[in-house]
Amino acid sequence: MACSFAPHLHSLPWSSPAKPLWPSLARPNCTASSSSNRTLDSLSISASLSSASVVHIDVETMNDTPSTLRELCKGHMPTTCSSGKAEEVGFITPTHVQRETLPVLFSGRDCVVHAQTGSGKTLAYLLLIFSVVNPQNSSVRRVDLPETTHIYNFDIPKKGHNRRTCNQIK
Ligand SMILES: Nc1ncnc2c1ncn2[C@@H]1O[C@H](COP(=O)(O)OP(=O)(O)OP(=O)(O)O)[C@@H](O)[C@H]1O
Repeated sequence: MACSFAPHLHSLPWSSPAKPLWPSLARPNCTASSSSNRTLDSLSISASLSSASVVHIDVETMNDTPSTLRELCKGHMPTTCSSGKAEEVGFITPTHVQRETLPVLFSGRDCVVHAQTGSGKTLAYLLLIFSVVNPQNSSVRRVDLPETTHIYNFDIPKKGHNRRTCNQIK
């Protein structure tokens, strides 16, 4: 697949906000994009390491990308948020968008994904969120992932309550 950078997607203007809202996630930028008039399989990824330098990642060279979500997430998920939960609800094979973006996200780069509706962007960024939640310290008790909606329900209990994290994916 040829990798072509969407000309209208440039490096994010990191002048705003002045400080990252979530410092632990302050990372160089990455832009993944696909033209909306292409097919689901048509995705290009560009990562900009600073506002001045742009690195293009040719997805054709990513031949060793794991073929299952479980393999893709291996080593990145807390045990309480195992990819087995995702498999239980039928998320076994990653979509093309997930296959291309998750390695970039897990590598620590910010990522803007521009791809067709229904291509699996939401699960990609939710899996990244799950990967950075610390079940030992977090007060997040549960993250619900309704299968087809766009509602992400972070059920945050009062301090001292049950601290299990990401242990339910509905
Ligand atoms: N790996 C997967 N395997 C099976 N089904 C999946 C997978 N990833 C996502 N889905 C399902 O595909 C549908 C579309 O996914 P999702 O909502 O994540 O797409 P999206 O790109 O975020 O769409 P939109 O642009 O409309 O927000 C949902 O019903 C979701 O549950």
